[in-house]
Amino acid sequence: MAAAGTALPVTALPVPLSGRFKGSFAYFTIKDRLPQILTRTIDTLHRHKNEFFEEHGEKGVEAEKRAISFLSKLRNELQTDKPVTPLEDELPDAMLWNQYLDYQRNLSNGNGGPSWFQSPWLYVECYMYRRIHAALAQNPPIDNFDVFKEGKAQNFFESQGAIIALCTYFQELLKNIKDLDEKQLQEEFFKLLQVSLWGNKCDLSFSAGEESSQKSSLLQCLEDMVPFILVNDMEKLWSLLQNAKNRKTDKCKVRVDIILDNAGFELVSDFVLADFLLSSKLADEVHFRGKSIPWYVSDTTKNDFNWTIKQLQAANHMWMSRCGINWEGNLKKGVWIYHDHMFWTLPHDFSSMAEVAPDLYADLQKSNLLLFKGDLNYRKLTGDRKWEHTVPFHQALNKFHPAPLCSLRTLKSDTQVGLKPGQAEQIQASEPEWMISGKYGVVQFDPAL
Ligand SMILES: O=P(O)(O)OC[C@@]1(O)O[C@H](CO)[C@@H](O)[C@@H]1O
Ligand SMILES: [Mn+2]
Repeated sequence: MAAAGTALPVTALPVPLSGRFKGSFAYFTIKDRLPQILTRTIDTLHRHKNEFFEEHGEKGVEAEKRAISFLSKLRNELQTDKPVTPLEDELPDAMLWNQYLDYQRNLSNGNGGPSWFQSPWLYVECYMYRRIHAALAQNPPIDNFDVFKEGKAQNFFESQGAIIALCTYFQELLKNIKDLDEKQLQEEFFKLLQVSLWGNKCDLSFSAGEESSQKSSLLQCLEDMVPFILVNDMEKLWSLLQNAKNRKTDKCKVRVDIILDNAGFELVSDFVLADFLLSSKLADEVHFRGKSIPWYVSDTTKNDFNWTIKQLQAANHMWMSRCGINWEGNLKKGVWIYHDHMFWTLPHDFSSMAEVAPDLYADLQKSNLLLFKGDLNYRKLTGDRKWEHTVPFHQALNKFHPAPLCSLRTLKSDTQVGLKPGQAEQIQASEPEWMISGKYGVVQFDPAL
């Protein structure tokens, strides 16, 4: 990995969202939601005290106390708008984080340096999750404990009904997928894309860790929800995949990458979409990109990825378990590949990927289509800035064009580009919360030309 991006054309870009804009969503997130998440994290550690003792004896309890005091200090720094401090751990990404802090310090040009409310929201929010990770990682023997694991598992179990409905629907579909004509295949593709899109409503950092599971089967409501898709490029995705299939030779495989977001129902909906791509022969390989450390409460790590497939396999429901068995098989056959990379949990937006993580950028360039799931990925795609809503998506990507890409995102933070003139104003008039309610979504494509 190379040094943090210092050569960004900052002047041409709108300002980043930030807690310094009082009353903005960023401001309320930093003021209310982030401290709540820290408090819940501390509670979780408290609740596991006995478990730490049983597993590791006194050493486990001492480590828990140290982690809690580190987190309490962090919460205090945040709530009193203290300057952001360099990381003091020796984890592999610490140097990049500290270089990024220097970069932010240079940008603030002596205006007091970056602090929690004065810096870009994206930066300080990512920084909080990195410090939560440090609180555990620096404190063996509890260094592998994922404080968010319980919440992710709970989301999965509470979404059981919706998961069963989706797995059942999908296994029925597989039975006669070979007999479907192109139009019918396209319809099914659109359905499963939409399930994966609306699956993104269920994230846990948005609800500050409170339950956010998928209670009902989404499949029945898809049609009613179409008007809430503000940018709908599903047809473009279909054309791209059709063209790739038609041009395919034996040597060149069609590859789709899914840059994952949340574990729980959303992850299952991504698996179903990925299975459909293979079963319909629209793609030959699916690469999944997860987080290498616990992130934004509900984001998928390698453990969550494997755990979910194991849970499905072991489920007491025929179609759920069939899905789990097939998906494990896909991993074994090497047609599904899981990757993580440190870049996904750095504070950088994606426009600096080519510079900061050239290996990852080069790998993504080999894909036919990149599907970016969720709100945080959208923020990182567009740099989390105060864009005019009519600015083209391509422009907001700010030269991040490794391959054709598409964002599947429900709106949970106040940035949105690529809308038609007047579209934002019209929704704003009746629904001032449209950008943060999770009620609206986009399937927004960029061909990467
Ligand atoms: O990426 P996701 O899971 O869709 O959403 C993450 C999220 O809940 O976290 C931030 C709020 O703290 C917002 O960017 C967004 O609403
Ligand atoms: Mn998430």
